[in-house]
This record gives sequence, C-alpha cells and structure tokens, in this order.
Amino acid sequence: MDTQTLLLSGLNPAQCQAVQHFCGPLLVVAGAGSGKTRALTYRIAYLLEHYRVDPEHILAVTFTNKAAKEIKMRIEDLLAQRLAKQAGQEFDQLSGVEQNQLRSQVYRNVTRQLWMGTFHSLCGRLLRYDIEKYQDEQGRQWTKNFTILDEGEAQTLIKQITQKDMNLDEKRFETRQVRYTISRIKNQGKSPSQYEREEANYRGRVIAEVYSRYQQELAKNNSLDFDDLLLVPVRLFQQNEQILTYWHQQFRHIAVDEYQDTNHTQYELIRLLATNGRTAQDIPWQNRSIFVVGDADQSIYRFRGADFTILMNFQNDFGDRLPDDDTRTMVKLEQNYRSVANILTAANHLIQHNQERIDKVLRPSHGNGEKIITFEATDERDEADYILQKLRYLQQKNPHYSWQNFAILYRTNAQSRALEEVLVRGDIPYHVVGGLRFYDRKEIKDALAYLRLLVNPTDNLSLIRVINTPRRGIGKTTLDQIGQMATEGDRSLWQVIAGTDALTQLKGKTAKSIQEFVYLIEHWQQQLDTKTAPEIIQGILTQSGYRRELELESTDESAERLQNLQELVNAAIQYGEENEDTSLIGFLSNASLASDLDQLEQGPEKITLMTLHASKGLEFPVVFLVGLEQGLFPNFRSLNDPVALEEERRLCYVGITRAKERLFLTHATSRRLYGNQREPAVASMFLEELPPDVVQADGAQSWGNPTQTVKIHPRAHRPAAQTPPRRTWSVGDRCLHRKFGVGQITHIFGQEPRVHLGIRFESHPTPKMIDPRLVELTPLEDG
Ligand SMILES: Nc1ncnc2c1ncn2[C@@H]1O[C@H](COP(=O)(O)OP(=O)(O)OP(=O)(O)O)[C@@H](O)[C@H]1O
Ligand SMILES: [Mg+2]
Repeated sequence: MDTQTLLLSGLNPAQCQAVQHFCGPLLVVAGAGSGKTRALTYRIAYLLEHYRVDPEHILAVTFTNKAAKEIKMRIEDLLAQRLAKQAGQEFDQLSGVEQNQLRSQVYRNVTRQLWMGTFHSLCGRLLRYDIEKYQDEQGRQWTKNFTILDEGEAQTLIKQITQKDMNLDEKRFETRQVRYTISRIKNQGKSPSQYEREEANYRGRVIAEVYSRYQQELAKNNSLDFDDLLLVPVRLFQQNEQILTYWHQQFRHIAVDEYQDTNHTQYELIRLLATNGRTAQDIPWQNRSIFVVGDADQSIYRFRGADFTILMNFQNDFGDRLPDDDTRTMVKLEQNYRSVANILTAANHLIQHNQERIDKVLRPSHGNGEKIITFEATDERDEADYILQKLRYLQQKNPHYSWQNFAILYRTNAQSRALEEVLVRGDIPYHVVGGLRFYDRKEIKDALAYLRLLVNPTDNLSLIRVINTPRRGIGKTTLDQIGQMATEGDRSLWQVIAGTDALTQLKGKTAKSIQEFVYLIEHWQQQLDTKTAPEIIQGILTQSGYRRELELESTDESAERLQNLQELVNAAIQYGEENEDTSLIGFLSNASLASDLDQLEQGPEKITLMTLHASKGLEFPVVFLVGLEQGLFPNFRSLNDPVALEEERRLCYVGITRAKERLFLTHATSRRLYGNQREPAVASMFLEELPPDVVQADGAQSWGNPTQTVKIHPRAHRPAAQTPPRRTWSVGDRCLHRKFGVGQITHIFGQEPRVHLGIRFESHPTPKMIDPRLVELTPLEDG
C-alpha cells in the first residue's frame, strides 16, 4: 500500500476530499461523531507525508491540550506504519519495542516540530519569541520570561486591588464579578479610559480604575493573564506588520478543530495569521490555507464569548464564494460512526427543536442498538444508587466493558458530590475531570510561586506568597514596609529586598531572615542554566524548609501535600521527556496552562465524571446523563430566555452524542442543590422532546407516549445485589478486602439491609466507608 492509500483507507469519500485538500480555505461542517476530528488528524498527516509540508509550517488549534496530544499520537502511528512499509515490514507484526522506535523516530523528525495545542498554549509559545517587541497603549513592556497568571491568581490580584488598595465594599464589588467584567472589557479591546467614558456612572468609574490598576500590576509583575495571552499577539500583529508577515509566512497551513466555539479574539488572531491582515480577496488563495472543522449545533461556550456565527461566516471571511457553488470551500460529512441508530435518532430529534440552526443530514453506521433508558429517582442519592447498580450490572454482563468505558455527565460541578459518595462506597474507581485542579492546590501553588520567582524575580505576587512560607518571621508590618520602599523607589519588591537599603532599615532578626531568603533565591537562580527543572524543584523545596515543615506536621493532610509535591517533580520529569526540554521556564508555562479539561487520564481502571461542557469531542460506550430537571438542565437562567435555552439544548445534544452504545437519562423528583433546602423537581423538557419510540422508562414513571414505554415497579428492574451471601457485621469484626487487605470494622451506619461499614484497613491511614452489599468482604477469625 502506498502512502496515499494508507492514509485514505480509513475514510469515506467526503472525508477523503477534505483530507486531500491542499491550499486555500476549507470548511468541514458536520454533526457529532461524523469524523471531523479524524479528518483534521488525517489531513495533517497527509500534508506532511503527501505534500511534504515542513511540520514547522503547520499550526493546528485544538480544544484541549490533551486533544492535541492524541492527534499527535495518531499522526505518529500513521507515519510509523508508513516507515515500516518503506522498509518492507508489516507494522502490526513488529514487536512493541520496534513499533515504539519507529514512533519516536517520527516524533523527533516530525511531530515535535508541529505547532499544535490550544489557543492559549500556542500563543504562550509564540510570545516567548516576540513579546519584547510589544508595547501596550501606556508604553509598558514585557520580557521573554513573563509569567502566566491563571484564573485563581488573577482573582487574587483583583481582590487585593479592590479590597486592600481601594477599600471597596466586598459585596458590591464581588471579586469574581469584577474579574469577569474586566475580562469582558479587555476582550472587547477597550482601554480603562475608553470604558470610563462609555459607562459614565459610579460603578463604571470604579471598574475602570480597578482595571487600570490591574493592568499596571500585571505589567509590574511581568505577567500576563489568560486574556492577555490571546490579546497581546493580536495587538502585536496589528502594531507591527513585519512581525505579522513573519508569522503569516511561518504558518502556511492553519487548522482549527471545534471552530464553532471560537470567540472574537481567537477569530481575529486566526484571521490575521491566515490573511496577513488583508481582506481575503487581496491575497492569492494559495496563501491563505485555512482548514476548520465544526458543528454549529455543538456551540456551548457562549458564556465565554464564543459565537457560532463565526463558523457560519467562514466562507465569506476566507473564501472566494462562487454563486450557487459552495463545494470548493465546504465539505459536509453525513455519516455518523459513533453512535447506534437509536441514540442518533434521539439527538437529531432533540436538536430540531432549536430555531437558530441549519438542518443537517446524519446517517447512522450501526444498527438500532438498545433503547435509551430513562429513570426517575426520588432524590440525588437514589439517582446515584441507581447508577451504581447499573454500572455493576452492565460491567458484569458485558465482559468487554472496562471501567474506562463509562462516563457520567452532569450540568454543574456541584452534582458530582452525591455521585462520588456512592461510587466510593461501592468501591468503583472514578476520576473527576474539572474538579479542584492539581495546579490549584495550595502546596502546588506555593511551589510554583518559588519557581516563578526564580525565573522572574519582579513577580511580586509570587514573592508575597512565599517570602514567609514556611514561616520565617517576616510579618505583615515588614511586608508593608518593603512595599512602601518599593513604591517610593518605583522598584519591585525583589529589588528592594535584594538591595542594601532594606537591610539597613529593617531590624536585626527580620533583616537576617530576609537576607537568608534572598540568598536562597539567588542561589537557585544561578542554577537555572545548569540544573534541570526536576532538580531545581527538589532543591528549592528542601532548602527553603517547605518540605520539612510539612514533614513535621505529620498529619494525613500533610502527607498528601507531600505526595502532591512529589507528583509535581514527576510532572516536570514527564514534561522533560515529552518535550525534550528540561528547562524550568518551559515546564512553568506548561503548568500554568494545564487546563482542568486536560486532567482526563482515562486509566483502564476508572470511570469518568465530568460536566457536559468538558465532554465535548469525547466518546464513551456507556453514558449516564444525570439531573435532567427543569431549572437544573435546562438551567434556571435559560427558562425565560429563548437564546439561552437553545444553548442548553445544544449542550444536551452534545451530551447525548457522546454515547456510542448505551445511554441512560436520569432525573429526580426532589433535589438538594448548593446546600439549600430540598426542593421538588420536575422532569426536564428535553426528555419530552425525545422521540418516544427510542426511549424506554426504567421504573414506574414514564413520559412520552405511555403505551410505548414499559412500566415496572421502580426497584423491580434493578439487578439483585451482586454480592456474596449476606452476613451481619459487628463493630470489632475483622475482614479481608480484595484491594485494601486486612481491616477492622470501627463503625456501622444505617439500618439493615442498608448498612454501611466504617473500616480501618492496615494498609490505609484513613478509615473507609464500604457498602457490604456491593463489595466482597471476607470475614477473618480473630487472632
Ligand atoms: N471513516 C470512518 N470509518 C470508521 N470510523 C470512523 C470514520 N471516521 C470517524 N470514525 C470514528 O467515529 C468516531 C467519531 O469520530 P470523530 O471523533 O472524528 O467525530 P467528530 O465529528 O469529531 O465528533 P464531535 O463532533 O463529537 O467532535 C471516532 O471513534 C472515529 O474513530
Ligand atoms: Mg471532534
């Protein structure tokens, strides 16, 4: 098989057309699961292999960094197979080691050079080259070793300004709200003074002032927030034609996945790069090679400024549209490869309730499959119990399902708690995507602040965070004094403490502590060029006394924090291996950008819990979509807002189309949300919008056409507990657990038959709560 055949063999004719496209604009539109991402992946491989495009000339934007990684791996596979063919070998018959050798060869020569990632990570990378040529409207500048402020840190800074510096009313100027407003103003490209002119009232003036101080602080810290990361390149390109032309020529081929969720800043960036800042008609079509794939029905990020009309305008923006002929610049994919027909019918039927859309064809490739199951629970706990039973039942009935084949999707993060409790009790391994991120944990933020200070000593925020962590007797008064000196001399905090005057002005013991801190930082700064990131992290955590303080604390919590710090070192090692870059600065940018959606590690052992928003682009054999209740999904705000309601329906469409084989839709008749009172709940309108003939109720209640649904007693359909014969347990009994080993029962909660056992296992520091109906426990004789 030659390259061309190899690369085109797993594609249908419409996909082939997209993949073989070389230059000029192309829009691929299609419904969920129709192979858009596959087409984009293969096209990049085709550009590299068939058209011999230099990987450095390809810019590909994905929705998560993880998606970028997967696409790269897929390309490595495709090209490695090709290398095997060239050498007259069958790839599949090579040993694992040999296959990996070929993959690494492709990685070194090809995929490593690709510009592939999220908008944020790509812009971060680009700015490391050119940020020094940028100036904001106040003439402020940044250097290459700028640090990236993540969302939490941006809010900390806003809070410091509103509450400490400006003494504003905390309720009236709520941090998140202010941060959100400033982000919006920034993305509209408005300066503080411009905003002040437009919003000529008290609030407008205050926000403009906070915004102005916020920008000032960012510049002083040599930092950028997530908005700047996109806005600065756009401004830089607008300011400097030469730089724009350089990058326009660099990125000869641009590809964007999930184009329907592009916002205006991202669009502007892509437009500038693809057209060199001209109108499309002013440059030859060969020089604007832009390939985007998307589905307007899956646009779900309007609250972050995404606008699917950007997708709909693609041909006007980039193409030379011929009257009555779209085919040159658009390919439609109509074959769905993901879901069984029943699931696809339900999704297509539901989305047709939206007004603002263009109808599409989506044909199934698989048979009808099982019907979609709906279940009415009494409350969130009952809902979780139901899911637990189903999970066990399905996994045992179908040996080909491993835990990674299951996903539970919900509308809001808060819903995961009830589900998690039941999963823990049922001993089902799970993974929450988008919970408290690793990088948001206190000890990790502390460690990162040390590291940032090493590469960018003017980063005041990081300095404040660690100067007295662990405690060094440098209190608030001292910090205020240092702050004062910094303001007077227009210097950064670091410049003050590293200079001589601070030491002379401060008292004996404090001065000594500060001096030791300065020595520590300077010592490790000198190692930046010679030591690797993991070595530096290990070193500074030990020498600063940070680790020792946690060790002395010696609690379960401190043990976990120490483990997390070790995990940070591991992350740096892994980063070094994957990117052949052991520098601290490379690792740091990567850490700031690791988004919550990238946490998804589909271990073979775990089921996935995530919000519907996070599930975009993914697929699972079995999906549970929970909490289908009016006011929850669709959410409360959308009930009186038709535009918002359509967005909720798109979100439901995304959720349904994640499922390949089985789909369960659950709702409860009462629910306690956000710690409020228990409220009665009504089934979601989306359930009624599904075609009754592909839906079947599991339980007494049903909706749709009652004659076509099966009515059974709520519990009757649940499988009996998959457990060994029952026995009663008493406190003090010893038992053996498959995974945790020997343990002793310390507590018994609840009444038979619904008891839960608190067990302290010899292998585990903290007691575990176990449901003996679901988990096998072997009794052990005393002694
Ligand atoms: N031509 C094909 N033959 C067989 N399977 C295919 C083909 N094209 C795509 N697939 C498979 O179908 C599934 C969906 O493909 P893909 O994820 O690319 O769809 P998508 O259009 O990007 O979906 P979404 O809109 O959810 O992002 C994947 O498992 C993919 O491997
Ligand atoms: Mg996709």
